[in-house]
Amino acid sequence: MATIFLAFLTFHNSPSPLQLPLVTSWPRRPPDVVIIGVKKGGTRALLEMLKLHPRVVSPQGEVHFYDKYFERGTDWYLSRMPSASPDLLIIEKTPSYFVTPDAPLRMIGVNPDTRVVLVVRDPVTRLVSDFVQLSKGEGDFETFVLSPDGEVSIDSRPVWTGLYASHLLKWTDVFPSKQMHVVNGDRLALDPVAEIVPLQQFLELKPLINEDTFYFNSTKGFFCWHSKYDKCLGEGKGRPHPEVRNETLVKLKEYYSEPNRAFFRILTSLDIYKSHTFNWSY
Ligand SMILES: Nc1ncnc2c1ncn2[C@@H]1O[C@H](COP(=O)(O)OS(=O)(=O)O)[C@@H](OP(=O)(O)O)[C@H]1O
Repeated sequence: MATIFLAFLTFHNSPSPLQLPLVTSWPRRPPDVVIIGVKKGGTRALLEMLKLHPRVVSPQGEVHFYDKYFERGTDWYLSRMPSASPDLLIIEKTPSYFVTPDAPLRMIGVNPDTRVVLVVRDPVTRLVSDFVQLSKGEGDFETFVLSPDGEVSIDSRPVWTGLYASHLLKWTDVFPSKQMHVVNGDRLALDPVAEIVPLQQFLELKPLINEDTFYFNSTKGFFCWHSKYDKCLGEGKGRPHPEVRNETLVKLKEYYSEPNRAFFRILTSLDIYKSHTFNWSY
């Protein structure tokens, strides 16, 4: 209580030159919003864009509490959070939460009011992006995604990460749909405002991030933004994708076609995706 009062004083009274500023901090709390994935969906871009809003703060890096470090306990998790006044939104992003079956129940147990944001991308493009990151320029895509008999390798984690419907069901079983929001990662890359405006609405943030925020950087090949300084994401984002053999693409599109339809049916039935349809071929 005393901490809250001190923090209140600090926040509302700007110190006169003769007063020493009160050095205090807000009690740590779990994030208000978690970007749960999907890996390579555009999670970093989404978080960095949201952080342009004056009401958004985030912890350093990816915290990995609900997948890797859950046994470290809630106090450890809270210690990773920034000290933030209650009017700020703390947003954490760890893309592997989406595919961690225990994550939804763990998360709702820590903060039942968590708002969950999922950014998805065409699963075939996502898979190529995952390959580019994991292979570090070595090996070929076909060996990465196909088994020796030439079929799509269902045991491969990067392949099953793209089975969005089965992962999403674990979340919709636990979280009320009014606490969930889905972002189209393909569109986020091409037209960030189209995705950020409805997201700000979902998060009850004033629409301060808008078309004036972004500019297209043709060297980077992506939208960047004006903040204190011009900002683009680093080298790790937007790496060139390799040419994929047409027959492999056909196999992958076929493989994902029914799971994609199932995913879209869930979104429609729960009304958690407000934008127009995904432009994935299925
Ligand atoms: N504005 C902007 N700048 C750079 N990159 C952008 C942007 N918007 C979306 N993207 C896409 O984000 C993809 C990486 O996704 P993630 O950040 O989720 O990757 S990770 O899971 O955290 O490794 C990354 O995938 P790759 O292009 O395959 O690298 C980008 O396509």
